[in-house]
Amino acid sequence: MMMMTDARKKKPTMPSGFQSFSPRILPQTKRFTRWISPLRTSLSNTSCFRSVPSCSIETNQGKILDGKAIAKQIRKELEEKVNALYQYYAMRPGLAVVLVGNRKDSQTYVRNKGRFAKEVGLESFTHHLPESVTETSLLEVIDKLNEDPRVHGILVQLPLPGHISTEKVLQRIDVSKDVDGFHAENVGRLCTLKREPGFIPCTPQGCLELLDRYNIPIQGKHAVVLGRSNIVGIPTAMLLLRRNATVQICHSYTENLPTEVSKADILVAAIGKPEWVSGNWLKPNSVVIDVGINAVQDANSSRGYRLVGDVRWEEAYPRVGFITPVPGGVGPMTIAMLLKNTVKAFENRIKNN
Ligand SMILES: Nc1nc(=O)c2c([nH]1)NC[C@@H]1CN(c3ccc(C(=O)N[C@@H](CCC(=O)O)C(=O)O)cc3)C=[N+]21
Repeated sequence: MMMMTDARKKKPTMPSGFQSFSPRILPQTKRFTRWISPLRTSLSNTSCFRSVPSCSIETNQGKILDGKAIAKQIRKELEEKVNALYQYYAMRPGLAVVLVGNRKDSQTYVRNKGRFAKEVGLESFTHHLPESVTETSLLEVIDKLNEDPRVHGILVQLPLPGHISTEKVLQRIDVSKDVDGFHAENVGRLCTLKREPGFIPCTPQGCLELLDRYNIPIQGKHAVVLGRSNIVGIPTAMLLLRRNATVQICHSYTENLPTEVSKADILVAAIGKPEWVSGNWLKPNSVVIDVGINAVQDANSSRGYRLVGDVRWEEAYPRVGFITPVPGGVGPMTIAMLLKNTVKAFENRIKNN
């Protein structure tokens, strides 16, 4: 609340769009003091995390890293920023999402992205192309979006159908609109230390943001990343490395996986295999970020399936210091970071004009 009052006071002289958003250290509130104690207890025995993780917004208590609640908070912060930018520039950041084909999961994600974009006051443009679209036509759509001044961020939903070169498509997106951070220039920036990163991929950025919002220390910790995808594993490892963690990437050829996992103070599971990681592999009191969002059949669910992570929740929860749930963990953070990147793209455009 204090932060909000401050921001309002400064508004007449400078739109809050120019101030860095994302206050890391939030003012103490009554709510904060009321429930910090369980966190303090849960981590005081944690040898590898000496400083006390905390978070001052209303989140699930205990050991859960509540991505859903943090993402909501971030959207609120973005909404305030977008409103301030609109007051000043009479323009809104625009996000274009390109969807090819009819994959059910992709359609759901794209719908959510559009819904949340509108919620924070962004312009949202969705281009739904048939599965049979040619690579040339898709590239033409991207060229148009690259030139469209209302569009500040472009996301091409992956995976693309097999007849289209993902690489060609991603490289065609204007680097300044590449809010997914998949263009080679943005990848190169992220992977070169001491170079300012451009756009950081949304899921990895969401994982780090979650750790930061709970004040979980990263420097010097042993971080194990399970999975080496270009979208999650590699960029997450790079982000952790940039924050001075000791980083280890494990993959399908890794020998003695349980032993490797047991070294992790911070484990990021991004292998996309339902409930692959057993609880007894985990270092006691470690922090687990479960990126997996796997649909498994469930006759008791109205959808016919339920979502599970890469980690066996029931076994892991009693053992860990902190863990992200699935759903409600990394997923909502991914979308929040997409919105954040789009606002950043808009601000960059303004600065460079
Ligand atoms: N160019 C591109 N960029 C992406 O960022 C991208 C992509 N392609 N292709 C697919 C993956 C997947 N992804 C998700 C985002 C949010 C949730 C999410 O919010 N999940 C909810 C549950 C949603 C539900 O109930 O179905 C949750 O975890 O709580 C999930 C998955 C982004 N992806």
